[in-house]
Formats: sequence, structure tokens, C-alpha cells
Amino acid sequence: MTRIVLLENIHPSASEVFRVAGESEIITHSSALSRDALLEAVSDATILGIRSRTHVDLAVLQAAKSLRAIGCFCIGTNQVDVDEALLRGIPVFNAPFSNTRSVAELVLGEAILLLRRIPEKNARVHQGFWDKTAEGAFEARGKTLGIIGYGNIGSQVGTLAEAAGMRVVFHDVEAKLPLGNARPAGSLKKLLNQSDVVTLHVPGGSSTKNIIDAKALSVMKPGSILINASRGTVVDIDALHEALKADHLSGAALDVFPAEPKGRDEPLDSPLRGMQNVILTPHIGGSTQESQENIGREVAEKLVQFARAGATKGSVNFPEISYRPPAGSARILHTHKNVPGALGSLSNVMASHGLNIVSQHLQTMGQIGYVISDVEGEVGAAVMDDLKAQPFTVRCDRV
Ligand SMILES: NC(=O)C1=CN([C@@H]2O[C@H](COP(=O)(O)OP(=O)(O)OC[C@H]3O[C@@H](n4cnc5c(N)ncnc54)[C@H](O)[C@@H]3O)[C@@H](O)[C@H]2O)C=CC1
Ligand SMILES: O=C(O)C(=O)COP(=O)(O)O
Repeated sequence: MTRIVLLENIHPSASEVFRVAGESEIITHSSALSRDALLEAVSDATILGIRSRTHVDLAVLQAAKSLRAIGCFCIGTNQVDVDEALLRGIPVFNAPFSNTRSVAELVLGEAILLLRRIPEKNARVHQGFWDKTAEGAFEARGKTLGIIGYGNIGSQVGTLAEAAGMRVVFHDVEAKLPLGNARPAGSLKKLLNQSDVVTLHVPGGSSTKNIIDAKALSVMKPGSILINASRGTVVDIDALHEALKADHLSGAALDVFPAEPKGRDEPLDSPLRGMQNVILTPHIGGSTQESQENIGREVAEKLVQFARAGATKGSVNFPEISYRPPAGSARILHTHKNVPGALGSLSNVMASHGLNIVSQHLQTMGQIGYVISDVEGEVGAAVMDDLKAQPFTVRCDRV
């Protein structure tokens, strides 16, 4: 019996996919859960769906005794301990492109608004002042946009910015194919000291923590603008606050924060609140009708293909095996420690129970191997128990 638990207001398109696939036990929550409620909710879940707010760490994985797969209904997967999930035979899926464009459009819009000082001007008119002036207002055309993290979102931002006449440079830890006239800056420092607008599109995690700290900010051009719609941990907020107060930067836009409010009634705790040259948004970079509906469908379809057929293609942490139609009368999914002879031992156990292997696919990733076996014959409790009892077995399911 599959029990699907979906948190954080995942779009109804996901539940629809599960229902069409014949799943009826779908529990939805409109927000993230408190720690205790989360531990309770995962205790009998077979599939867990989350977005960026829910942290699935070792304790959550330990509490989730029946969990078979996790769906991140977003791009980032830094909120899940994906390595620990792998060791427990739990694949993690995400939607790597579905909200890319939504973030890219927001970032270009914010760059243009900040170059024209619109947040301050908007506030002044609302307050009853008519400060008609060109002072400090610039066109985007001809300005340099520096993109840190030239992946799916970063490169889309670059394409949109070039269409607005901007010159685009980027910095990435990997070699990347430049789109249009974009060029690698050569180093983070070279990017920072030539860009009028700097935008961050790196993943979260320890390797990107505080990339933008006081030193990096000091290298940025006087009067330049910083935009962060990646993860809150990437920017040292106190250092940014100082740089803005000192007028070293002319503005900033932040969609993500080191500590984000748990729900709609909790205020953001940030020294940047109240600064009129700073756009603050509640982590909505990827929140558009189009993206959420697509994400719901995309991730749910991946989870259904895994639950039904063991397909792991597109998983961010697991040996990948594409969907294949079942070739025998039953399919056995086996995750094991990647040790010599595991496949042979598995096959012998199946043969000893009279099962004929019709098709078998093995993929390994680091310490873990994953085998899909299609067999002819009766897959009873005895063979499943024997397979589970093998010393190298991590988990074994029949689908
Ligand atoms: N604000 C929001 O609502 C959203 C935020 N995001 C965030 O944006 C991030 C980026 O998304 P994508 O572009 O789809 O990911 P991606 O994986 O396509 O691109 C990330 C790029 O960053 C590069 N990178 C990694 N560490 C780096 C470092 N230290 N310095 C420079 N480059 C580095 C990688 O090589 C890669 O090219 C996601 O991981 C997620 O955290 C994604 C979607 C929505
Ligand atoms: O896709 C991502 O990585 C995001 O940050 C979007 O997160 P969300 O689904 O809005 O909680």
C-alpha cells in the first residue's frame, strides 16, 4: 500500500498524477511542518513530497521506516541528506528545469528596477512625494551583468540580459559553454570588480556558503547591485547590510535568506528590512502558476515510474535505470552494498526459489548498487525474505 505525503502546498497537478496512476492514499499539507509533526508525518509514508523548506536529515530518514522515495518539488535538493538517503536505498527526485525561466525573468526584472531606483521612487510616490529626477538612474543597455553559477538559471538570465543590451560575464567552478556573447570572467574577483549587477545562481551547501562576504563585497564596483535568488546561505547578510549602509552598493534584491520564516504569519528577521533600495521577496523566484503546475506533474510522474517500475532515471542521488516495461511476470528491485559478487548471489537466490530471470539491469553509484530483475515464477514471501537476508542487501521490494 502506497502512502503519499505531500508537504508545502505542492500543486494539485501532483495529486492528479498519483490519482490517475491508481493511488488513493494521498495526504496533503498546505505548509511545511514543525519538526515533531514532520517526524510523525513521515513515520508511515512510502513517498514523501517536499519543497525547499522541509529539511530531511538523518533523524527524519531514521523516522521514515517505510519510505521508498523522496520528491523535491523544486530544483534545489540541498535540504535533503541525499547521501544518507542513497545509503538507505531511497532515491531522491527533483524538477531540474521547471521553474528556471520563472527565476530568470524575476532576476532581469529586478536588475532593471534597481538600475532605475524604482523601489525607492515607488515608495516616495506612495508617501506623497514627487521626486522627478534622473539622478542615479541608469539604462540596462551597455551595463555589465556578472553571473555567479552559469548553470540552467544563470545561463537563462544571461540570454535575457543580452536581449536587453547588457554585456554578460560569468564565473562557474566548471567549464561552461557560453551562450550568445557571454564570456567567462576568469575569476570571481574579476567578475566582481567589473560588474554593474551581480547575480548568484549557485546551489546551497557548504561549498557555496558566504561566497559573498565582506571581502567579496569590497571588490564589487562602487554603486553596483547584488541579486540573490539562489540560497540564503550564499551571502553574508550583515556584510551586505554594511555595504548598503556605506552606499558602496546602490541596491540589492534578495529572494532567499539564511533563516526563512516558517509560515505566512512569521515576519522575516533581517537587518535589511526597511531599506528602500532593497527588494525583499518571500522565496518566490520559482513560484509562478506555470512552473508550479509543471513541477507537480513532472516530479509526481518520476515518483510513479519509480513506485510502479523501479525507474530511477533523473534521480539526483541514485544509480540511474530508465523505465523499461516489465518483461516477466514479476519485478524485483534490489538495492545493495556495491561489493563483488552481489549480482551473482542475488541470481542464485532467485534460481534456488525456482525463479527464471528474464531480464536484469544493474547500475552502481559509489557504495551502492541497484538491480532491477524481471522474473518468471511465483515471487513469494520466502524468496523476498532470503533476498533481504543477504549480507549486502540494503533494501528489496517487489513491484
Ligand atoms: N529562489 C527560488 O525560488 C529558486 C532558487 N533556486 C536555486 O538556484 C540554484 C541554481 O539552480 P540551477 O541553475 O537550476 O542549478 P544548476 O545546477 O543548473 O547550476 C548551478 C551552477 O552553479 C555552479 N557552481 C557550483 N558551485 C559554484 C561556486 N562555488 N562558484 C561558482 N559556480 C558554482 C555549478 O557548476 C552550476 O553550473 C538551485 O540550486 C537552487 O538553490 C532554484 C529555483 C528556484
Ligand atoms: O526550486 C528551488 O530550488 C527553489 O528554491 C524553489 O523553492 P520552493 O519550491 O518555492 O520552496
